[in-house]
Amino acid sequence: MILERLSILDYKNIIQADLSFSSKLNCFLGNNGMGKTNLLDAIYYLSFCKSHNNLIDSQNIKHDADFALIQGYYLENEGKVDEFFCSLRRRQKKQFKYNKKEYEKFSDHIGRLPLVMISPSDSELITGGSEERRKFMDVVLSQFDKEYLQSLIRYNKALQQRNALLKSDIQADESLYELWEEQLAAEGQIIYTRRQRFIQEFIPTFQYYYSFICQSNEEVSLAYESQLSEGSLLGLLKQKRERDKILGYTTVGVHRDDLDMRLGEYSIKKVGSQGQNKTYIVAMKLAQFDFLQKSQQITPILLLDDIFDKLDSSRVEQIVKLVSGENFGQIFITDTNREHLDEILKGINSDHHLYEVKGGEISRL
Ligand SMILES: Nc1ncnc2c1ncn2[C@@H]1O[C@H](COP(=O)(O)OP(=O)(O)OP(=O)(O)O)[C@@H](O)[C@H]1O
Repeated sequence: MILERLSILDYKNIIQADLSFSSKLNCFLGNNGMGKTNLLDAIYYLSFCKSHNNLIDSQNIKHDADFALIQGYYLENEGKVDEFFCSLRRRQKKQFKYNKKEYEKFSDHIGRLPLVMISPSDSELITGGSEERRKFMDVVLSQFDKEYLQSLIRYNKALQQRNALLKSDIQADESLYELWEEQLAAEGQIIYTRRQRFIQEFIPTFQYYYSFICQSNEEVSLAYESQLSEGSLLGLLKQKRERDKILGYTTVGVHRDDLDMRLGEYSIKKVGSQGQNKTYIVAMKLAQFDFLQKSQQITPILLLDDIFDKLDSSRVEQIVKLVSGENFGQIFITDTNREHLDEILKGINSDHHLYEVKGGEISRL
């Protein structure tokens, strides 16, 4: 998957940009707050129909503008170029088009333009609550598994309905609980099985990348934790129903799943240094890349937003070695430091473009 051309109008601080990209490496250089992340975010938007930091859409439109446009031309397999177009308007539903035809549901688009982004906010995977780690699994799985995405949507709807009953002042009929619990159990089982299978396949690749980057004998592990491993969700929901009524929310289900992330035998959240945490995240994201590529037979686009901060030069060198290899396709990198980028470019023989980002304007160097 190659993004050949990108046009942006009034997306965050980018007033206007018309860019043609290298099919391998595109570097964006600029000081803090200049718009480098915003540019990557526009590319992210075309893959996920939403911003990476999940802002509400009106916040993605330039402050004094009425609408924002993002348009991308992608070279898919067999030399076919497809156009993807997105327009955001204040107080209106956004439009998303594929070759000029509007999507009925945004979920139909997810997975068409596979992409992995590594950004500073990923540190939340370690430091944040369990919802961050579930989101990680959901983003990976939903990109290639439509059934998973549909199950997740139905599960969340059923969960909302059960929670509404639990919170209601009027005592609901028990048969209504049964209805939503059966749906939660059916969809929850699908989600549980696929998350479990995914993590099992994911672990060896993740560990391989971690060791490759750190070049020492630091050991890392990752384990999927779910209440469903204790028994059927239907049984658990019934068992906890009275307690849930007191609390006013559903205390069992795949919406409570987590990942146990370890460095040696300890939780990485407690013992990891900044560089070790970063290495852990980068290894997870590269394994995500690998997994997507194998499942879809398409090489995803890779966005690296300021990822070299906090890493020692040997780890940076190893990451550059990895991503410049043949397994990886088109890459977009941002950095504040020209020397840093020059160092990266030195290790790369293939075609590359270097851009400067200044006050939301992007120019080729
Ligand atoms: N809707 C918007 N309208 C106008 N400007 C915006 C909007 N949203 C964000 N910005 C501006 O975009 C700038 C941030 O840009 P961005 O995050 O892309 O910076 P960056 O170049 O990646 O910086 P850093 O190196 O610090 O990560 C901020 O100055 C912010 O005020």
